[in-house]
Amino acid sequence: MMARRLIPNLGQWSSRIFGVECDKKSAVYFALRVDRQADPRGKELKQLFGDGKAFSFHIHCEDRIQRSKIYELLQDKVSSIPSTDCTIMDMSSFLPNAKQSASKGFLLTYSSDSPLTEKVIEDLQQVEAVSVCSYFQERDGMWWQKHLSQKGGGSEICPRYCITLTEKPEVCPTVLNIINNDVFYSFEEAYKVLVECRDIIPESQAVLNLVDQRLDLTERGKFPVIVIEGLDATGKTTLTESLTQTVNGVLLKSPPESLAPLRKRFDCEPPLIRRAFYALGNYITAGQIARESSKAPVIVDRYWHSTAAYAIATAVRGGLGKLPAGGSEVYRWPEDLLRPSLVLLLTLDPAERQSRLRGRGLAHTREEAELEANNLFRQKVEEAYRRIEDPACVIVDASPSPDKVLQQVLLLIKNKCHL
Ligand SMILES: Nc1ncnc2c1ncn2[C@@H]1O[C@H](COP(=O)(O)OP(=O)(O)O)[C@@H](O)[C@H]1O
Ligand SMILES: Nc1ccn([C@H]2C[C@H](O)[C@@H](COP(=O)(O)OP(=O)(O)O)O2)c(=O)n1
Repeated sequence: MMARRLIPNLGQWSSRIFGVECDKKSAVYFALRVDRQADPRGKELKQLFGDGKAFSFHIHCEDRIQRSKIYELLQDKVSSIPSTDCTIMDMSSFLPNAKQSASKGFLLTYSSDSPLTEKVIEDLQQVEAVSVCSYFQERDGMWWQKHLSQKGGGSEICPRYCITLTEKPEVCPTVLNIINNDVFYSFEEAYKVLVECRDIIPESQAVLNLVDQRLDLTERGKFPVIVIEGLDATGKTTLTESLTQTVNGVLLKSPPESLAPLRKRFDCEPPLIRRAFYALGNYITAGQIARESSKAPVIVDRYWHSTAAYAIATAVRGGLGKLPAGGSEVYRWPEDLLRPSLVLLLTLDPAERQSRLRGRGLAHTREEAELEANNLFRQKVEEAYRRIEDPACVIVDASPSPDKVLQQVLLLIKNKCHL
């Protein structure tokens, strides 16, 4: 069995790893973003763990549906502590280079007395599937980790382990976390998630029934298939409607109408379940695209680019720099999903988009509301859109008038699809 690692959410992979070999079967590792030769006794670990107390929490649970639910509980618990009382960082536990092994967690540090923080740490030690570890520095400068167990109600201290510098894994853990947790690269992987959560979410069966009836086609017909992507209020609805009329085409969207009544239900689930729902929506739409594109041009309002870009931007905390680098396997198109002829990304100046949002005055999804509050998130979604490959999207300036945008898009379609 390979070693289990616990590290902060890193994004682009340029860090050093510190770790502890607990025993032959398991180990916990930490990574730090440092440029020079790292010294386990040096400042780097001090930076990570701080001057006060440091604890990590991660989930050890085989069932990934349970794991995603427990992660939400863990997240709620740690975020209930005021930010003035402690510092919280993302950490992931994973088996080096093993794709399904990643599990998200947190590192919590605090220096002055905080009864609230201590209460949360104590409570989390009682949660069976949560592993709690604490970290401390000895007089010789070395850092140690100890596991706190829940046995007997109190905190029994397991043997302690020294933290040392270790090799970096081949695959960036953020990427490991995203694959098949946030973004699915085959029908089967997304389907399995909904099968696994039938017991806790009965509506999953309705989705599976609809998906079972889908047309399993990956080849498009002889007419072009144009996907229109972009953030909310960039003008997708306006453009897709006028474009469909102009080219005498068929308008489709993802998720398809058949999933609309179920969408709200899945929007409040953890990413694993929610993203699997949207992934399956793309496969239903793909069947419709295949059928319709044998008869007329097809215009699609959102498709796989949206599913992947929002999922990646949510999964990666922090700034743009934390996104997996361009060319990473997280941006690859699923082999078994019908490819469109052209994907156009409508882009808009943030101020203009705000003004269109206000003008429209419609309710937004939770995520769209987050986009308003979080400029960084908006940038990450757009950047993820731009990094998706094969097909990559063509950027369209959506700021001119609706008619000018339409003319610009018609020209692009004429050049790229010979329509
Ligand atoms: N090119 C444009 N110029 C100015 N306003 C636009 C343009 N395209 C759309 N709008 C307006 O912006 C708002 C959002 O457009 P909409 O097509 O609903 O975007 P989306 O489908 O991407 O959310 C609507 O009120 C729409 O009338
Ligand atoms: N094909 C799709 C379409 C939407 N999504 C997700 C991504 C975001 O969380 C929301 C955005 O959808 P929303 O309905 O707000 O977008 P529009 O109103 O169509 O602009 O849905 C997806 O994952 N895959």
